[in-house]
Amino acid sequence: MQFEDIEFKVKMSKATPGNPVKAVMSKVASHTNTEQDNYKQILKGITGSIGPGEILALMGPSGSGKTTLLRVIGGRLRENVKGNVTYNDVPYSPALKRRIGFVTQDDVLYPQLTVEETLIFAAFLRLPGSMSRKQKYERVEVILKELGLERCRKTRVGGGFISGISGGERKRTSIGYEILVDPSLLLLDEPTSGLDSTSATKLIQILRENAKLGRTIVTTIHQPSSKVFHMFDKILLLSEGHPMYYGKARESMSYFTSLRFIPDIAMNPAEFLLDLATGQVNDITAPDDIATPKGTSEYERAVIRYVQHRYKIELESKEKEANHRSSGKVPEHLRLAIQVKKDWTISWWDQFLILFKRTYRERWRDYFDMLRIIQSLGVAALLGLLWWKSSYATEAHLRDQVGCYLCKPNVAVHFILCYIS
Ligand SMILES: Nc1ncnc2c1ncn2[C@@H]1O[C@H](COP(=O)(O)OP(=O)(O)OP(=O)(O)O)[C@@H](O)[C@H]1O
Repeated sequence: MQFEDIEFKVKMSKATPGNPVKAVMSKVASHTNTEQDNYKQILKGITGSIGPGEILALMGPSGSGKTTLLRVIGGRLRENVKGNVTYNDVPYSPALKRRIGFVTQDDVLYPQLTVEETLIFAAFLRLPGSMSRKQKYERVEVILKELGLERCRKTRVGGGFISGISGGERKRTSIGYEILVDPSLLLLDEPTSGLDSTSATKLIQILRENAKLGRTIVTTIHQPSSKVFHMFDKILLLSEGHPMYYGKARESMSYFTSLRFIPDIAMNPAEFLLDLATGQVNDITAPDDIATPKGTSEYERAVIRYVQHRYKIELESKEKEANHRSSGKVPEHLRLAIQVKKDWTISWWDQFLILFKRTYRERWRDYFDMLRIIQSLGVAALLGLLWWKSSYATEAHLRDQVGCYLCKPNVAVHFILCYIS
């Protein structure tokens, strides 16, 4: 997969956020007057490539454009995008959608289903109708084994107030959901966020094993440990939407050393790269040819501009050349294979039945959750006690009874709404 000169901008609304009248007026104005349009450039010319069996890590400080680039690469962001993204020399088309797996930062798993059920329902929904039931179950078994999820297969996913699997197992379940359909390209947004270093290392190790099967993997990552950093084949370092380094992970330190950025203390390479991407070089000896004097407020920006500039001179042209040399050399059968639309469809009725069964199982467990039952019984007992042995003797007592009849449906509706929400 290659991407060249990727640029992306978003239209910024001039309306006050939260004011719908102004928002509509601004929208109408922007349709009639293009000068009203105000764009924010998010990605500013990014080039790279990644082959089968390799893992590319997108690194950079928060807001540098990692997720945006990942979405562009995955074909999820196409409007206002400039540049080329090609997969086996073929541009994005809807036929490619099923060959690209995307694991988002916030997963969409059902808390009441077990890990195994989650994957089984996904297998029946997403694998081709031509596969037998037995083959689908076997595929789930392979995924459970591959991702080390066998131990927790019968545990509920959980979430919110429902206890469930650990953060690492949750991430692996989300990955399993995607790799079930065997995508050629797997994209992951912050798969290690919220994980301790051991779980993060285990997860990247699993991805490493997965890449060895011939899959191409691109992942965004914030601050990997030194061990994890060395598991990546390539690194793309971003800062404010500009590339600062692109190349082999193991060569990144020597590249910056050649620019005369030398760490003063022993540093994790990922930490070193992030310090450069933010211009914070307190523990780094920087080259003398940065004109701005050290210690001034402008120095950090000068360091960032310097590294971006050096990238343009030293790396960008080489990468573009390499891309041009390799383009057009993809064997014909691979180019054709990627354009064949996989026929995965199961009938509308089958989809309905699987979704119905999944929702039923999810809701059933939710309704009969012990906490909810205890809550309902508690409220019922409390209401019962309030009107316990109340008499009908006088008009005031009767009004009290009417209050009881009004209160009960209100509470019932409240609980029904709670359940539905
Ligand atoms: N639709 C949008 N409208 C306005 N700004 C946007 C939009 N999408 C992204 N941005 C901005 O683009 C920048 C890059 O966002 P992106 O989510 O790609 O960053 P990131 O590097 O993934 O950050 P993080 O590590 O915090 O997830 C941010 O400053 C973000 O606010």
